[in-house]
Formats: sequence, structure tokens, C-alpha cells
Amino acid sequence: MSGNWAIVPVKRLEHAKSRLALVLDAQERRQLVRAMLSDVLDTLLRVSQLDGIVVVTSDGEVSRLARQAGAHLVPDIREAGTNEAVRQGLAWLGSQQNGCRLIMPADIPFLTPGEVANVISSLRSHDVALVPALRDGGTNILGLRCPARIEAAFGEESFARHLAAARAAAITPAILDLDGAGHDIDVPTDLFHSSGGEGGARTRAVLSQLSCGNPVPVAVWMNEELES
Ligand SMILES: Nc1nc2c(ncn2[C@@H]2O[C@H](COP(=O)(O)OP(=O)(O)OP(=O)(O)O)[C@@H](O)[C@H]2O)c(=O)[nH]1
Ligand SMILES: O=C(O)[C@H](O)COP(=O)(O)O
Repeated sequence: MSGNWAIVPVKRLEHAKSRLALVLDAQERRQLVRAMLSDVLDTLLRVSQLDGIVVVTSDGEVSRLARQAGAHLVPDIREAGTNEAVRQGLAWLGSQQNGCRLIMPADIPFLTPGEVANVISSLRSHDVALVPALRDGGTNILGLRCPARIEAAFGEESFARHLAAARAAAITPAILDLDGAGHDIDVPTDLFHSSGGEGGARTRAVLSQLSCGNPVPVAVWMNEELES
């Protein structure tokens, strides 16, 4: 056993992707979150260096998806945001002296098995690994070698916060700029920038359907955005 685990916090579907409400209705947002989560779990299952995946959620549908994918479920009894959910996942795994924890949001569908393996490898020589979001100052993967020496600080500009926390602990983090893992889908323009490469089959299918099946709202938004 490697002691390497992934932790994926997922909020209730009815609250997910609120920043996409401008262009996608509730059903479309649910459909997109399900596709992205399924792509992330499929990718993680293909990483032989991982012992398992923990999904932290209070949503019944997400729980079913996670179980079908072979993930371990931790009920989110607090529903108090990403960092509290991560803490519940870390607590369930318990502290250990070997291995690592890879913490990531459910909205990075273009993640690849090779990228995950690279993050795990980097934690052989670093206590912390960070994969920045390509666009918004977020952290798309927080890697922690066990026992963890810094805490999750997800949220606005989280990459800078994780960097500062590492430095405060006299840690030089590994920083991995990754095309797949770095692309999260949060705001409407992210819907149009699906990166090339492998991964994200379900998400790409949903995105193409949304752009084909619902051109008006998105086109109107994009047009207004481009004109503003
Ligand atoms: N279990 C759990 N996961 C959460 C919670 N809040 C956020 N998350 C998850 O943490 C990750 C980052 O979440 P956010 O970016 O804040 O939420 P989002 O649904 O992706 O997007 P917005 O609603 O537009 O902010 C995503 O995987 C979320 O599903 C929570 O209270 N509980
Ligand atoms: O850095 C973070 O908080 C997570 O990656 C989520 O960021 P997001 O709100 O940009 O999805």
C-alpha cells in the first residue's frame, strides 16, 4: 500500500456552479457537474499509485456516482465549504507517516493520469505540491506529503495563500503548471476553452451539447460580454 489517497470535496448539486447560472439553468449545471466529477473519478481510478479516492459530500446523487466509481464516501455533515469538507476527508483517512494526500475540486475534468502521477512523484522530494489554476489564482490540486504540514486554504486566490502557508512552514513547494489539471470550469468563458489533449470525454460531450442545443443564452451572454 502506497498510502497515497485523493480527496475530492463536492457540494450539493443544487448549489454547484453558481457562477455559471448566468448561462446555464439548474438542470444544465447539474448535468455538467456530474460529467466533470465522473471524468475526474475515471482519471483517478487509472492512477496505479493511488490506494483510493475519498469523495466528501452530502449529496445523494453525487454519493451514488462516487460509489459506482469505487470511491470511498465521507458524508459532509457540516456543509461549511471546501476547506471544512477537506478536513473531514483528511480526518477519515487519519494521520500516517507515509504516502500523500491529493486534494482537488470536482471541476477539473481535463486532468490526466500522467499529471496525477507527476504530482505524486513530486511529493517524494517535496512536502507540498501545488497545481495552480491557469486562469483565476485558484489551486486545482493541493498535494500534501504525510504527515501534512500545512492546511487546505481553498477559496479566492488560494494559490497565493497555499504558497504563503508553505513558506511560513519553511517548505519549498513543488509547483506544477499542468494544461489539463490547470483548467477548471467555473465561469462562462471556461465553457469555451476546453483544452486539447486527452481526458474529459463526458464533459466535452456535455459542453458540445450545451453549445449546440442552447446557442441563444450562451451566444447572447458571450456577445454582451465581448461588447462590454
Ligand atoms: N463537500 C463539500 N464540497 C464543497 C463545499 N463547497 C464547495 N465544495 C466543493 O469544493 C470545490 C470548489 O468549490 P467552489 O469553486 O467553491 O464551488 P463550485 O460549485 O465549484 O462553483 P461556484 O458555486 O460557482 O463557486 C468543488 O468541488 C465544490 O463542489 C461544501 O460545503 N461541501
Ligand atoms: O482554489 C480553490 O479554491 C479551488 O480550486 C476552487 O477554486 P474555484 O472557486 O476557482 O473553482
